[in-house]
Amino acid sequence: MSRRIALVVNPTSGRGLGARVAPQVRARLESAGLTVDEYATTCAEDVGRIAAAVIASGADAVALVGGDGTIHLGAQVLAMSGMPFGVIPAGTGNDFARGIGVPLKDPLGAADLIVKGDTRAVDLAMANDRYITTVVAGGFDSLVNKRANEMSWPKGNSRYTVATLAELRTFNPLSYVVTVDGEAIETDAMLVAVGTGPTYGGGLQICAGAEIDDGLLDITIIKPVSRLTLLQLFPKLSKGTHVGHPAVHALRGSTVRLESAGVTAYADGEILGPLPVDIGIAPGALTVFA
Ligand SMILES: Nc1ncnc2c1ncn2[C@@H]1O[C@H](COP(=O)(O)OP(=O)(O)OP(=O)(O)O)[C@@H](O)[C@H]1O
Repeated sequence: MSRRIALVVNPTSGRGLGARVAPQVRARLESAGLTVDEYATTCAEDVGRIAAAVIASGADAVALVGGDGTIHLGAQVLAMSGMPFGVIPAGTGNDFARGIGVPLKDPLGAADLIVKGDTRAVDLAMANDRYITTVVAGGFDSLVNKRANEMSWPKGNSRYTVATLAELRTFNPLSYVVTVDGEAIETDAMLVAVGTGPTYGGGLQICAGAEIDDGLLDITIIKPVSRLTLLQLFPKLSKGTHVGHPAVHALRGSTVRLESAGVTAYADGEILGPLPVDIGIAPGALTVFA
């Protein structure tokens, strides 16, 4: 009997890329002998609603066509379900796909991973009763994220660069209490990021070296630096060469409490809520094709 897979498409992801790649992906899956039930989402709520219906339907697997926002919505329902989950990257950031090693600019290559059928279990962070698939941003990076989300131009990843430059003009370091596994660190910092995977913002390796299945959270604290130094650090984040910089402190743990007055945390590129936020880990919560 052929495998039955639900293809859940956010047609708006990547400014219409989701809608464009879906027919090719469907054709690829069908030509490999899979039976495909396709669903297009019409709003954010549809992603979870459809994923829940798919699980209840007894389908063999689900694939989401979309970006990190879509994956975040789907993960709320797919986590702990045991249902194998494929990602067809179609967003602007695609950091979850990057973290699990799915090809980013090759939707048919991503579909082939689903056809092949190899799965692995990956960790998710948890905060505010939500599963998080990439990184929690709390500081300068939250402001960049907010600004980038509000921008209509430029279209791709360079939005984050433009937003960074704009926020840098007025940003001052923040006072934090970061409590890792019960040990409180009081520090001033530009940002504190906590993730299961290594990247956010479309490939910035803010938690460089994070392993998606080690059962631990990776925490990065960027200590106060001049605006010029922060500007110089950002291109290094893309390459991961910031590791070892004296302003960059990396830790690992299972629980993290982030406190800083007046800061709103972002997770998977969406608003998580005002700090303080308690972050935990759900080891192996999501089964992915990779
Ligand atoms: N039809 C729709 N279905 C699902 N989500 C939608 C829809 N229309 C708008 N959205 C919004 O799109 C967001 C998800 O977009 P997604 O993250 O997949 O793409 P992106 O923003 O282009 O990429 P990235 O997050 O990787 O930068 C959701 O948070 C949701 O609010």
